[in-house]
Amino acid sequence: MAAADQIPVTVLTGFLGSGKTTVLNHLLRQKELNGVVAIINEFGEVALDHLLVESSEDRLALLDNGCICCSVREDLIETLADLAARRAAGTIPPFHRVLVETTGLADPVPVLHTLMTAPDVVGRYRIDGVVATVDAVNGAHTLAAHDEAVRQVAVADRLLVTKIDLAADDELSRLDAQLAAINPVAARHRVGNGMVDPTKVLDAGLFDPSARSADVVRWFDRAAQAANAPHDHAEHDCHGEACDHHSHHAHDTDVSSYSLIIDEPIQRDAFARWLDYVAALRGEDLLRFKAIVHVAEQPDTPIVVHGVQHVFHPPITLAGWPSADRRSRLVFIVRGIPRQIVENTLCKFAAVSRAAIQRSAA
Ligand SMILES: Nc1nc2c(ncn2[C@@H]2O[C@H](COP(=O)(O)OP(=O)(O)OP(=O)(O)O)[C@@H](O)[C@H]2O)c(=O)[nH]1
Repeated sequence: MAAADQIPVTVLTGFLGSGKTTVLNHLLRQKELNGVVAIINEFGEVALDHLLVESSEDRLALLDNGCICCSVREDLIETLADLAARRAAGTIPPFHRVLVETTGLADPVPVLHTLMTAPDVVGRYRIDGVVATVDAVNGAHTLAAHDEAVRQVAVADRLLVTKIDLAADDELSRLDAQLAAINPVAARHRVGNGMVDPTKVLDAGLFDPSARSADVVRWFDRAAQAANAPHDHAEHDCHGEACDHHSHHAHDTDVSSYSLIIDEPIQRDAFARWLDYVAALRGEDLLRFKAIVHVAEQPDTPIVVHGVQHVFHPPITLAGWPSADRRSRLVFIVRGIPRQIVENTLCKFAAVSRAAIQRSAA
């Protein structure tokens, strides 16, 4: 099959909370993105992002079984194969591009390797390009602390420096230099609130790892070796709790993810007090926090709260509940913060009763 007949796949990557979903939301509203299907991979037991992406359901597919670079690779292959089959059979509206949003902790190399080699994918799809978001506020620190973030930047064709409204000019210049040192070939764009021109991120050309730095070529070689090695389930068990690999693409071993569901309304001020406490005490280790909250004072209009390390973004009030489930759902990706501490502090500062906290996803 000629490249022109293959469906382009754009991979949207970027560290936890760096603005991927915000960019995706903006892109899906642009006319250039009509006829695009988005595949969203979420890390954690309770998926929230797909509730917050404003798009019709037939344009979204969710991979919520773990992290895309590990256990969900098979899911990605199956989803892509299934989409292609349904497209050919005419059972879904025709689509001309797929956008894959990875988790913030994903190593993009095994994902790209899969897209380039999986028999059910090759021939039907081609990688068009890799877009990586980098948070202007947390980016420098994140790159210094997390190998995954460096890999995301290194393989990108386009780098989107996000949250430029929150960063000073000299901070942006320093980050630019840091990004150029890791990946001198990727075009860099500064983006506020996800508002990127689609032409800047789509049709980046065929992805070619050999055109990248020696590091990138080496990572791909390792991904190929790992893919050919006998499958070891123990090394690919990435289901929300500690994603603890000993393989070529080890995540931080002390990073874990958990979710709490709270089945009673929460007072707005008490919740804000709890957020302040957690951010002040453990902001550094709170890699990502997302929540949809049933606020006692406004039961019909939930708030959505995002935290990324020390930075808590202003809560967003939704016009209504995105589904029939009106319980608060809190998702944490943390380094070494036990769930028990979170529960205790919620009871103490946010006045949540212990009986209302449910530990596992419903
Ligand atoms: N001020 C400001 N906030 C932004 C901008 N872009 C994103 N945000 C906020 O940053 C937070 C995280 O953004 P997301 O788009 O959810 O980030 P993400 O990379 O999808 O997060 P994960 O999927 O959890 O890794 C949200 O509160 C966004 O509203 C921006 O340009 N400016």
